[in-house]
Amino acid sequence: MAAAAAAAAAASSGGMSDQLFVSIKLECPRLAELGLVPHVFGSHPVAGAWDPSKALLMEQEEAAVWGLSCIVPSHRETLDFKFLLKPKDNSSHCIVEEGPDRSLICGSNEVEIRNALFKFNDETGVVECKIFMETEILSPFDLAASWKAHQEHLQPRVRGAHDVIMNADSESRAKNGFASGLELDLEKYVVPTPNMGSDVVYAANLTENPRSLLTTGISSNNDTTKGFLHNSIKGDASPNLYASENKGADGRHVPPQEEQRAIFVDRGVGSPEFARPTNETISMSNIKFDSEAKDMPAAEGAVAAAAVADQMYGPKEDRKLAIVLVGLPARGKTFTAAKLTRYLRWLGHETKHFNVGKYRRLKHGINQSTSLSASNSVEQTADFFRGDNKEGVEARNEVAALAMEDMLYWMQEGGQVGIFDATNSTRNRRNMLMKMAEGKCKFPKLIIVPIMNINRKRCTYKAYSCTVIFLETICNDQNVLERNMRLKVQRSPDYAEQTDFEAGVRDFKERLAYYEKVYEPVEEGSYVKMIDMVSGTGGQLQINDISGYLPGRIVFFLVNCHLTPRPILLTRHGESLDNVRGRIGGDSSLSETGSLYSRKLASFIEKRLASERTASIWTSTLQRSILTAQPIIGFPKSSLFRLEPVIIELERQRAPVVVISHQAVLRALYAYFADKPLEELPNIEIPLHTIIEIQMGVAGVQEKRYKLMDAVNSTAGI
Ligand SMILES: Nc1ncnc2c1ncn2[C@@H]1O[C@H](COP(=O)(O)OP(=O)(O)O)[C@@H](O)[C@H]1O
Ligand SMILES: O=P(O)(O)OC[C@H]1O[C@@](CO)(OP(=O)(O)O)[C@@H](O)[C@@H]1O
Repeated sequence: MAAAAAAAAAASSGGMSDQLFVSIKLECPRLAELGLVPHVFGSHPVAGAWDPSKALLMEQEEAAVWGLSCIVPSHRETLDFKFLLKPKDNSSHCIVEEGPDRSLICGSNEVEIRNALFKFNDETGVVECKIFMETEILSPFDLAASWKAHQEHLQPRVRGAHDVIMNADSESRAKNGFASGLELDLEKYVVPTPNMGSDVVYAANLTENPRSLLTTGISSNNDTTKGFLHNSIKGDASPNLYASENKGADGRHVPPQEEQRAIFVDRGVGSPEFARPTNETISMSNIKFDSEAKDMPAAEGAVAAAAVADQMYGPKEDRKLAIVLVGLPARGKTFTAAKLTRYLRWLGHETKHFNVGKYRRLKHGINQSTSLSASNSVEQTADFFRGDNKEGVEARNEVAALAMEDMLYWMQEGGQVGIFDATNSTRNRRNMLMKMAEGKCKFPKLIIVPIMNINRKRCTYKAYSCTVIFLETICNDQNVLERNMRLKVQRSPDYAEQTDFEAGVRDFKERLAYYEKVYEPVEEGSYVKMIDMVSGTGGQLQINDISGYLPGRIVFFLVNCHLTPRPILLTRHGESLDNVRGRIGGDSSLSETGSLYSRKLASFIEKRLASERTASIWTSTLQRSILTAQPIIGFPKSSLFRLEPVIIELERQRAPVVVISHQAVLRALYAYFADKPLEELPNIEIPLHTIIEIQMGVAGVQEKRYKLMDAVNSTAGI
């Protein structure tokens, strides 16, 4: 440990007695073949007091790597030790390494690192093992956190925490300030998040504002609904704010020139080869993403920058895509639609999410158990959704047609992918949508008369080709459904005024039962069925008549999505020597401040992920990221992926992931999670020495930030 960093660590512990954390790794591809397991034994009683039968077992971390970590108190002068090998099936026999004892001098991180040589008297000859050792002086605080994790998860051992404490008696623990009651206080590092909040927003609220209803002024007189919608317009990050749009001669919105063309960004992945399967069933287990692929180019920063530059190339194809969601309520349609929207936007495809519920709420008010006062509103208890409620069915078809009309018009203006989110649970409804998309639909009188203004009547649709794909979400898992229904009642504006939660749940269940009576699963056209994707049994994706580059990518994305909650931690590398010199790029190593950050990061990750069974650490191939990851122990590390597969892979992972990389790359990843438009990407600040925690789970995406160090320049370039 560099002197300044050691001093800083000592200062941070308030001068209390520090401990030496030692991590030992042994690498040898031959051991597994020979059926041998490495151990450590040494002078301290915990290490067997030179008794080979009491040697400490090293844990296998990878095929050819074994590890052991320990805490040595600073008052212990030296600790002598050696490696020995024992056959897997015969622990009484052992081969001790050649050469003198190894010494660990406490209070210093100077350790002799030489390869371990084991001599065999048979044809095996000499087996040589590489030894790696890392040491770190830990403050009592760090140790307390680690000890707590160790205590809570004693069997099995916590990965990332130390395996052995050389004098773990309660007296010395108390003396060093790590009583088991001490709380881990990561919260003290939390700083505000500039973009996403830590609360999840109900996904439907972030969908497109009902343009046709807002421009014609026809909506429910229900104040709550208006308030809700207008608030969401004000606070909506979406660029689709009609109030401030330019109007053409026909009164329609005239988009600025740039908006008229779809923006495509290819981040360097080739088009997946997608055959044209008919009624093909792909089970999740058959579709695999190769997480081991490591043949990625090194210039990941350039890839991210290129994502922005690519926008200048303009559209590569002019085919519009309408993704029409299908499914009973509470099947994750809005959730999936929002996620897909975010992904496609991130890829550079102009995408909008139209939620019919939002239209319905604006036109007819929110769900209430009492009659609404609005003249044109329909009471919306569960009864409103009955399949034989003619008035309800018409009202729902009407708002669905309006939303579809808005979506198609937006496509005509230049939009590329429209995601149409409603139950669309009957064939009749889907036929209506298909006809509209094909430009063949004669709008029912019902819609034209009260809604269309004079300008709209004059409007004609320009012909363009639009592919419709139905995306049906099916869920048969009663536990998942029960949770989903309760989430809906908690979050949906339909129940915002319902004070009795259980009454809300009953009403929603009744609504669902009405839908079930008339529900007709998709059997027509091009479709993707997501079946039980969140049930824990793996799920299935069924596809029919899907072809083309973008639909192929969508399928690939969907097959990798799941709802297992897990954090994704994004951080830049520690400050590099080039950062200090003000140089951008290069491959310099870390400054002293940067290596202090790397140790703090390791300690943070150890605490943050203490209860996780596993996690993975991803770094770039540049040494500043690899060095930043170096002090992190106990979790597998891998370097460099291309950016677009990283998103898919981040979605696919069920365990936590820590990404240590460069500003440009993190900007691009962060833009995905925060749903930031690509043009804002160069301005997203990813400060040094700060961890951005993205929490993925059943409710969506949340963000939390931790700043581990204060007194350093946090704006240095990549
Ligand atoms: N494929 C899926 N199957 C089942 N549940 C899902 C799926 N995807 C997401 N969910 C869960 O369903 C909850 C409710 O989803 P939501 O999108 O509001 O339902 P819907 O739009 O179908 O009424 C989400 O908060 C999420 O936790
Ligand atoms: O008209 P259909 O196709 O049923 O779909 C729209 C309806 O979907 C519903 C069904 O519950 O879901 P949501 O609001 O959750 O998006 C209603 O709000 C909305 O009116």
